[in-house]
Amino acid sequence: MHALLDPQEMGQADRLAAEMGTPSFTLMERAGTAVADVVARFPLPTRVIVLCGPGNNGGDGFVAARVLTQRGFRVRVALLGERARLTGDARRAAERWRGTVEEPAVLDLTEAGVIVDALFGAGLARDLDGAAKALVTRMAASGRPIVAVDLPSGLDGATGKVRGAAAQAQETITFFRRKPGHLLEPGRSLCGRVRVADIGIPDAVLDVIRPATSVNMPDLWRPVFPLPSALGHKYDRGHAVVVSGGAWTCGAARLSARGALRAGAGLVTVALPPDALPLHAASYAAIMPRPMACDDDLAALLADRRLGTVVLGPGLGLGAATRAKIDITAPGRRLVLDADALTSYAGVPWALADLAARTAGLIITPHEGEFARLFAGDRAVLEAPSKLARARAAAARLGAVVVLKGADTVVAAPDGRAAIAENAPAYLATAGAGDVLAGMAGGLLAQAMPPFEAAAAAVWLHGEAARAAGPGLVADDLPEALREVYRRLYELFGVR
Ligand SMILES: NC(=O)C1=CN([C@@H]2O[C@H](COP(=O)(O)OP(=O)(O)OC[C@H]3O[C@@H](n4cnc5c(N)ncnc54)[C@H](OP(=O)(O)O)[C@@H]3O)[C@@H](O)[C@H]2O)[C@@H](O)CC1
Ligand SMILES: [K+]
Repeated sequence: MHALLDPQEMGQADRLAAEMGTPSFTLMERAGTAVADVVARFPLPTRVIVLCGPGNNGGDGFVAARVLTQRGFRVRVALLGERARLTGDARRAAERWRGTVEEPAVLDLTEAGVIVDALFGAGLARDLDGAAKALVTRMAASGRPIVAVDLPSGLDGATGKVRGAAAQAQETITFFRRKPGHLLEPGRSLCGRVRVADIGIPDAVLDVIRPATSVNMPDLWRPVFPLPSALGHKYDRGHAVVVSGGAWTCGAARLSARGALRAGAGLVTVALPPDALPLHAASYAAIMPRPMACDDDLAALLADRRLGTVVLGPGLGLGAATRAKIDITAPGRRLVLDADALTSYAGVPWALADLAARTAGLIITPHEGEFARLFAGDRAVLEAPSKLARARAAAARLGAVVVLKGADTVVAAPDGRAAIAENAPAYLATAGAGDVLAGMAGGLLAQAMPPFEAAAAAVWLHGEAARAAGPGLVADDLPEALREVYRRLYELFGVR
C-alpha cells in the first residue's frame, strides 16, 4: 500500500529502524547522499548553496554538501543558528564537513546555481518568524532553483499548510515514504517534483506503525474491487437507483446515472418526476426510468429491497422535500448523498449522523462549500488542522465515509482510515463532474464494495477518466472515458 507517514510516524520509523539494526546516523548519511544525487543532475560546475537548519534536516544538508564537494561541485554552506548548539547526528554530520560554515546573511543567494533547502523538515514545531522567516523569504525571492530536503522549509508535513513562509521548490526529496503535506495543497504545489529515496528503513516498520493514511491508488481497494466474471450476471452487479429532479434540473441526475452505469452497476433505475422522462429517456437507453410523481411513488419503488443502493442530491433541490426523500430511502440501504442532499442538512450534521446510523452504509461527497455549510458551527470539525483532519473528524462525527473534494480529494472513514488523491488534473474542476463522481460511487457500492473502498475507487477512477478525456473535458465525457480507464485497470489487475 502507498502509505503516507506523518512526522510522528516518521520518527517512529526512524526509531524502529535503529532497533532493527540501522543506526540513525547511517540513515542521515543515506538521506544526505540521496539529496546530493538529485542536485548532481545539475551540470558541473554548478555553484551550490546549502542552507542548513539547527536540527537533523540541517544534518542532511551537511552530508549533501560533503558528497557534492567530493563530486566536484562548488559548495558553500550556511547555518541558521549557532554551530555550537548542534547536537546528535546533526553535530556529527557538521563535523564531517571540512569546509567553512558561513552566516546566511553574508551570502548572495542569487549567485547559486541551485539552493539546497535544509532548514526545517519534520521537526517544524511552530510558525517561522524572525531570522528563519527572513531567510526563507530571501530564498523564495532569489529566483534560483531550490531542492528541498524532506519538505520545503516552513511547510508542515502533516497538514500541507505553510507556517509563516515557505519557498517554492523545484524538487523535493523525501525519505522512505511521502508525508501528507506532500499531497495536500498548497504543499503539493510548493514541493515541485517529489522523489522518495530509499534510505534503508525496512518496510517491516510499517507492520508496527500501521499507518492509517495512504495515497489513493488501486492497491488500496483492489482486494474488494468488483471484477467481471464469465459466470456473472447483471443481477450480480447490483441495482443502483438515482433520484432525479424535474425537467429543469435533471441534468445532474443524468450525469450521476451514467456514472453509476459506467462504473459497472448491473442495473440503474432513475426515479424521476414525469416531466423529466423525455430527457432521461433520450440521454441513455440503458437506464430504466420509473415515474415518481410523489413520495409515495418513491416508497413503492423502494419496496423492492433489491434496489439496495441509492444516489440522492444532484439537482434534487434544497430543504424538507429532499430530506423526506432521503428519509424514505435510508433504512437498510447504501446511500450516496451529494450536493443539494447535503445542503439540506446545513448546520445539522447530527441529523445526518442519525440518518447514517439507519443506513447500511453512507458516503457523502461534499466540496469545500458544502462541507462548510453542513458543519456550520461545528468548530471541532471545521477547525481541525488540515483537510485530512477535517475529513477524518467529519467521518467520525457522522459515522459515514466522507469524500472531501478538491484537487487533493480526501476520502475518510469513521474508523480513521483516509486516502488522499493525487491523480486529478486541474481541468477536472468542471460543472457536473461531482454528479458523475456521486453516481460512480453509487455504482461501485451497488456492486457490494464497502463504502470506504467504493468511495476511494470512484475518486481514483474519476481522476483517471479526466486524464483519459484530456483538456477541454466536460462532465459528459467522464462516464464515456471510463471505458478506457477500465481497460487499463483490468490489464493492471490481470483480468482478460
Ligand atoms: N526520521 C527519519 O527517519 C530521518 C530524518 N531525517 C531528517 O531529519 C529531519 C527531522 O529532523 P528534526 O526532527 O531534528 O527536525 P528539523 O526539521 O531539523 O527541525 C528541528 C529544529 O528546528 C527548530 N525549529 C522547529 N521549528 C522552528 C521554527 N518555526 N523556527 C525556528 N526553529 C524551529 C527546532 O528547534 P526547537 O523547536 O527545539 O527550538 C530544532 O532545532 C527530517 O526532516 C529529515 O530531513 C533524515 O536524516 C533521515 C532519517
Ligand atoms: K527542508
